[in-house]
Amino acid sequence: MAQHNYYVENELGRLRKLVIHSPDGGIGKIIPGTFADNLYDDIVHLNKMQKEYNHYVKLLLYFLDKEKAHYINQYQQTADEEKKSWCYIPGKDEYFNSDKVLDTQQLLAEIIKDEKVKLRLISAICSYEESSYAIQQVLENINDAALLAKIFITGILPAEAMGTQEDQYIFPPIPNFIFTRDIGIMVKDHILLSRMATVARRRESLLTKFLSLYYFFKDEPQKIMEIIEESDFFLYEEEERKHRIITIEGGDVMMIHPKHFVIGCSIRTSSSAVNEMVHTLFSKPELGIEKISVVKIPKNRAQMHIDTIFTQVKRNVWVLYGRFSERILRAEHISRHSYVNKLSHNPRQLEMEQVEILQFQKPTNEQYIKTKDYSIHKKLPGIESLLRQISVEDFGAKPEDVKIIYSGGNLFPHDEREQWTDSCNVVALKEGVVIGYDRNDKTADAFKEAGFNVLTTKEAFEQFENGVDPETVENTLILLPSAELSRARGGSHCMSMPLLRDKL
Ligand SMILES: NC(=[NH2+])NCCC[C@H](N)C(=O)O
Repeated sequence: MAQHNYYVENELGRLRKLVIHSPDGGIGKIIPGTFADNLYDDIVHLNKMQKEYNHYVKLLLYFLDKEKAHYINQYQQTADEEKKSWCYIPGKDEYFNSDKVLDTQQLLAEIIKDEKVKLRLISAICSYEESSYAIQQVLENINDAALLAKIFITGILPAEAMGTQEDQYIFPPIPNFIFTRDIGIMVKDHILLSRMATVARRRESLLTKFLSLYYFFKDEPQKIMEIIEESDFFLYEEEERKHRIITIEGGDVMMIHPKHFVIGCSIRTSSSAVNEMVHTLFSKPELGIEKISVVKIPKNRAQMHIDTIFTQVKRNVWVLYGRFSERILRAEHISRHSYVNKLSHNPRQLEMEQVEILQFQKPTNEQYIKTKDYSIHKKLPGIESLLRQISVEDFGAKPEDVKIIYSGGNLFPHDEREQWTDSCNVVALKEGVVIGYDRNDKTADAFKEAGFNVLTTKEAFEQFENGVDPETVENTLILLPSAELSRARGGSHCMSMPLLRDKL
């Protein structure tokens, strides 16, 4: 069988290729008055954030492209102090430039070397951002692809490159582009494009569409799946449109098992979108998806996608935010909040009631021809039941071996505090080796209790530099420095869009 360039059918197989995006200058332009518009909750120190992110990049390189990690080490030994970080900056000659760890900025620069694509992308962005014709012309006259790619992302015409007195701001920043998980989802050898819920992220969707069309799937555009509203959508009244709108963000979509797909219905991924995804995925027999679980969560900022509530660590191990779990219903847990829980308006209880899990089984052809719908479904009692079912039924684990590690050890208030800083949002480099944030102490303790080693990136790098082969690392949580990174409200799962993973 031909080797796939891009293929993902689980969340755990050895990670071989992914898309990332290093924090860019746009993040440094957010002011408190625009927090809500930009989906940020704080002012982030950009320089420190980039340093933290570089740990992430280097760790990825050790696992995916070791030679490039060695290149970084060598480069930094000889580089002048102010140039030390240049090997991490896309567009610089010193950039590590890997074909396994791919930055969106580097890929954009690649596709716009084709003049036709460049002009198309400029006019698409300029019309979306309602720029003047003059700005469009300025962009058309820029021949440095790396510079232009950077401008598309940051929205800044840099003074030194443009020969002007000051930087000129031409588009708003897209400071959430570092969360590449959300921009699109590999479904085996297809890609499902996101349709971002908020204005702050729509340019990301546009850029991703171009990357899919002109880079990843330029020879097989039929593998790009796009789900949009019905053609008469705009004829409906506003209220009605709210029900029919299609929004999809990758943090809500998990290709968990070759036959089983999990979709979150959240503040970002609309119920119409979920509905359409179920139809689209079941109607493509080549995808081989037989079961789709829909996890409906409350529409909260704190848990904007399902991957802020749970992610998979091993076939039989998960990390989960306990407040949305079935356990919260257990008497001993509730007794901790005995006073408030007796009140019917207790917000925790309300939230719990909003968690709903429906599971759809692909109907046989005859069933479908008869009913034309996928309503043959069952309801699961809660998230733990779903995770256990996946471990046992899909992956063949023994029920007694399934382990759920809880955010903050499931102890209030650590559970909530650490969920906010993405304790449940880990990405697997391979089965059992996941990346977390160093500030989530109690969650790290819970991993230890579950039998995992816990290492900081610094410790991991020391080991790798002393000859330990990353290939031999097993059952380990590797912690990134995260004081600034976590303020953007996404963890390593959000910061990765896997393109190629091994089958399990
Ligand atoms: N997959 C995720 N959980 N992504 C997190 C995205 C965080 C980002 N600030 C936003 O609100 O959009």
